[in-house]
Amino acid sequence: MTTVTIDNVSRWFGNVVAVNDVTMTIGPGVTGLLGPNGAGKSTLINMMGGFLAPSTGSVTLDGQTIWRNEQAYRHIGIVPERESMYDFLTGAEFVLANAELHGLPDPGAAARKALATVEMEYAQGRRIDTYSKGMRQRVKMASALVHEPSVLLLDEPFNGMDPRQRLQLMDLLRQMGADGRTVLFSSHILEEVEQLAHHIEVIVAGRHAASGDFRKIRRLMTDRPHRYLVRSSDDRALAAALIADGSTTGLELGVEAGRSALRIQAVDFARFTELLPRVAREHGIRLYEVSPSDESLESVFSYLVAA
Ligand SMILES: Nc1ncnc2c1ncn2[C@@H]1O[C@H](COP(=O)(O)OP(=O)(O)OP(=O)(O)O)[C@@H](O)[C@H]1O
Repeated sequence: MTTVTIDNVSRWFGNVVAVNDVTMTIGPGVTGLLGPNGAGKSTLINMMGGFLAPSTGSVTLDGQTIWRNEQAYRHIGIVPERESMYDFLTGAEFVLANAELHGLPDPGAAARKALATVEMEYAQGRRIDTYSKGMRQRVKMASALVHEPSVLLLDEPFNGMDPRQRLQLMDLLRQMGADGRTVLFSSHILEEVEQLAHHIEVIVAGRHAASGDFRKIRRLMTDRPHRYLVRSSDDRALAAALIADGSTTGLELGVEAGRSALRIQAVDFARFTELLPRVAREHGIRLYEVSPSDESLESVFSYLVAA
């Protein structure tokens, strides 16, 4: 069982709509769920993992409803974002407890295998409250893997990891994807998703914004209009020279923080970044400042939603 289908799903908490009419299908391989903080990623993952019921719509695994369906739970492993664990247990005890909860025939062997998979055997006898964040993450991962699920869901798994731990986890997830499992992880960092996911789903403000491979998503993000604030030795002359070129649409001369400035909207990002210094040079204009004025992640994502 490997395909999770989210069909017209919404989930609200009181009057907060966390997920708004989302439809997507997650199949074998590694998928990245990308979106800014508060976008609804955890809510979606929790619905896929059977922790939460959708308010409307359906979340299914190979056609079977996931919510309150033990049969489906046997095939799903979930690594939640939250940090609280049973800190008084050792890593080995924590993973074993989960193996027993699943009713596995040989919980001890399953726990040892899962701890070996995440390379935590060396610290399995220590209490969890002595672990670093990366070690806790790996023990959570072992506990999610103990019943060898075909679907693995991870909520912001790279948070707080050092670069080496990050690479290790990436290798492990890649391997699982290559073995034909369905691996879905959430992140708010495009580069992280790019390195790992063969497929990306973007969610913004509870809504499904885009879907595709990272080249497509990257292109959607860089092809949007970019806004810049420019200060130069002669803003008026610079504006006149730029108007002649089609890669800028909006040009506005004004005063910003008490000094004159030029606001520019560029439609062709690559062309504009090459054009601006060239035009300035050709007209003997000095550039004092070029700063993007809408580079926040939220604005990039909002653009995708509006597109
Ligand atoms: N149990 C809850 N009760 C009330 N509101 C909630 C609850 N869970 C989530 N929300 C709200 O739903 C929205 C989506 O939250 P969610 O945690 O799913 O987003 P996220 O993309 O995972 O963000 P983050 O990366 O910050 O965890 C937010 O506005 C959040 O405050």
